[in-house]
Amino acid sequence: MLQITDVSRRFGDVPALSGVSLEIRQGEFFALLGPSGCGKTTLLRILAGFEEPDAGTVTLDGADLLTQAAHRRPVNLMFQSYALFPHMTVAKNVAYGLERERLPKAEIRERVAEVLEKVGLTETAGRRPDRLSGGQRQRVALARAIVKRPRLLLLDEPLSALDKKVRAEMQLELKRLQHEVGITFVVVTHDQEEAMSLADRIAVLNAGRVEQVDAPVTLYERPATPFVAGFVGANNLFRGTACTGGLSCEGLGVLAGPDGLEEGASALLAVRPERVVLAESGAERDSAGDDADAAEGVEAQDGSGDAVEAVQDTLEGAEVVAEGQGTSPEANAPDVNNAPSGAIEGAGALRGRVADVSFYGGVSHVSVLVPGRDGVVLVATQGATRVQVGSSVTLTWAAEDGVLIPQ
Ligand SMILES: Nc1ncnc2c1ncn2[C@@H]1O[C@H](COP(=O)(O)OP(=O)(O)OP(=O)(O)O)[C@@H](O)[C@H]1O
Repeated sequence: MLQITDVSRRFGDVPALSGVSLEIRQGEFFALLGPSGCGKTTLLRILAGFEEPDAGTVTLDGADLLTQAAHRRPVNLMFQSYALFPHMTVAKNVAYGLERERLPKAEIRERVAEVLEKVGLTETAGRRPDRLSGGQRQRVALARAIVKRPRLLLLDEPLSALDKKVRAEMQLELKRLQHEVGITFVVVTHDQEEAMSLADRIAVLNAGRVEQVDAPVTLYERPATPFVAGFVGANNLFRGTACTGGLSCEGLGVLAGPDGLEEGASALLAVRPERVVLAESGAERDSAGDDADAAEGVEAQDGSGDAVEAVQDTLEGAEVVAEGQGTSPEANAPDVNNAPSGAIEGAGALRGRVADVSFYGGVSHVSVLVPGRDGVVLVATQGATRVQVGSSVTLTWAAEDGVLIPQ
């Protein structure tokens, strides 16, 4: 196990790392995720032995790592640039580290052949790096890093040099390989998708501090801090104070969220775009009057009960956009810009007007302008949506789909 305890490092006035503590398990695929400048690389360099912390300890399986010279550590670092020797063949590049250790030639040959097979490069053993694709070069760098059988492999933005398709392939490859060789991998990345898809657990770093350490799904669904909620995935974030039923938000009323925080506590409500249910008010209007009636209907029905259900009942006949029922929005849309607020009183729901619709293959993103809120509310629906820009819509979500984060 890799144990990092209270590690700090300053560069002049800049605290690159402030009291970082992490426990990384043997054989784990661990990601350090954070924006540029948050200290990821500094931590990686400390683990590799290229940098010394001002304070703190690092042990690997109980042994102090910091007192060992870089080249003596059972740790290998795979550089972002791969740093391959251009004049050497693939096999020579991979053998280099073992030759420096003066291992017997036969053993070197055997280990190089074994690792080249693992990364699928047996056929290209005799080629120089400039005759390889980006993905193949990455495999050589990986082969070179694992051939020395380190206990810990550090990877600095390992896939950033690859194009999207190759990157997806290499993600799978990296996971397979890590599983096969059983080495602990610590990957540094600013790309949350990469961290999510690769890692067993992720530490989110912000300004030299660890904000949260969790499995990808937990991190995504239950962000523990405002920073994580904003950084991981596209969350809809609402600021306000905790109250019964969720969050009391100025200009928007009470928004559905879980209980749990002290009443009146300053909080952030995070709602994932795919959790927001979007219904076209226009369709509802066709069957039950205009948009204002819809809001009033909700109030009349249920001012205090299950708000989401109330709105959904009221909107019976309206279609959830994911199911693809279009209407003629322009004709029916109320003038949202002139409405005092996008809140539907007592319903925990919002109404607004569609500002943008983008289709991304498997999902559509609908941006909704809600009066009383700065910026849009983002809604993600499966497949293509038929809702149109300008449509008047109602947005709801279940209380348990919101995450209330103290501020
Ligand atoms: N050798 C150095 N001298 C001075 N400041 C440094 C040095 N190395 C890092 N820093 C500063 O420390 C902070 C953390 O840097 P670090 O490279 O660890 O961040 P990072 O999260 O890896 O960023 P990036 O993703 O851009 O590489 C930054 O503000 C950086 O400017």
